[in-house]
Amino acid sequence: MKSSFVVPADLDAVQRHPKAAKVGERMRMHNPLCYGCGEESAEGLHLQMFAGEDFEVTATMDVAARFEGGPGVIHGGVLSTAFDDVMGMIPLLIGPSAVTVHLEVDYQRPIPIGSQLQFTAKLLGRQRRKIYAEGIAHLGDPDEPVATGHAIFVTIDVREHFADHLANSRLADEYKARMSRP
Ligand SMILES: CCCCCCCCCC(=O)SCCNC(=O)CCNC(=O)[C@H](O)C(C)(C)COP(=O)(O)OP(=O)(O)OC[C@H]1O[C@@H](n2cnc3c(N)ncnc32)[C@H](O)[C@@H]1OP(=O)(O)O
Repeated sequence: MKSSFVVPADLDAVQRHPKAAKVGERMRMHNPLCYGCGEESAEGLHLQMFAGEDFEVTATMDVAARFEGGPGVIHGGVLSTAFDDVMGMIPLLIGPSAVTVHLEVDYQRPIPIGSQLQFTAKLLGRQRRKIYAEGIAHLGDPDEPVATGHAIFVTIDVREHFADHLANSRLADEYKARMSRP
């Protein structure tokens, strides 16, 4: 499906999941091998995510030398990966697992290698399985964003969605065992 980012007017009511991370708590990794937030992803972004008030997530990321695109600045694709993962934490505050179906990034300022990027993402609304999110990235002053992201996530049945792909994971055995538990 090809789509553009438009938040519908007729949104569903949402509640924070009672087991969601508390305000200020580090959000647990959904997969230690995740290229965005996984601690076991050697080349990954190593994003650190924290639950905020209501349906907000904050995150930090050190802009390492391996993320260079143009000379001395971050690669645009790396930044879009970061937005995908940071905004992808929003559904976990509501409850269901969800995957990205649409992602947009507006690049507003160059982001230097060696800087620390900070992200703030928030829920814009939910309609049935679709969860709409917005995020900004900044270098210390949230009123001076260096980039803005928008994304749509669609809720999934995790076991069904990943069933045919578990064997590709370096943690295949662990995931197969986990997914086969009732
Ligand atoms: C698991 C925990 C993850 C934690 C965070 C991770 C952060 C990183 C997230 C990622 O990077 S995920 C990796 C990239 N994404 C994918 O691989 C997803 C690939 N897409 C799919 O597998 C299917 O499109 C999907 C299972 C998500 C949906 O297919 P379905 O057949 O189940 O649903 P359907 O196509 O009927 O769409 C459900 C709703 O979403 C809407 N939709 C689907 N694609 C859309 C799109 N591109 N734009 C807007 N809306 C879209 C669709 O119109 C419909 O809306 P309604 O409820 O109003 O009818």
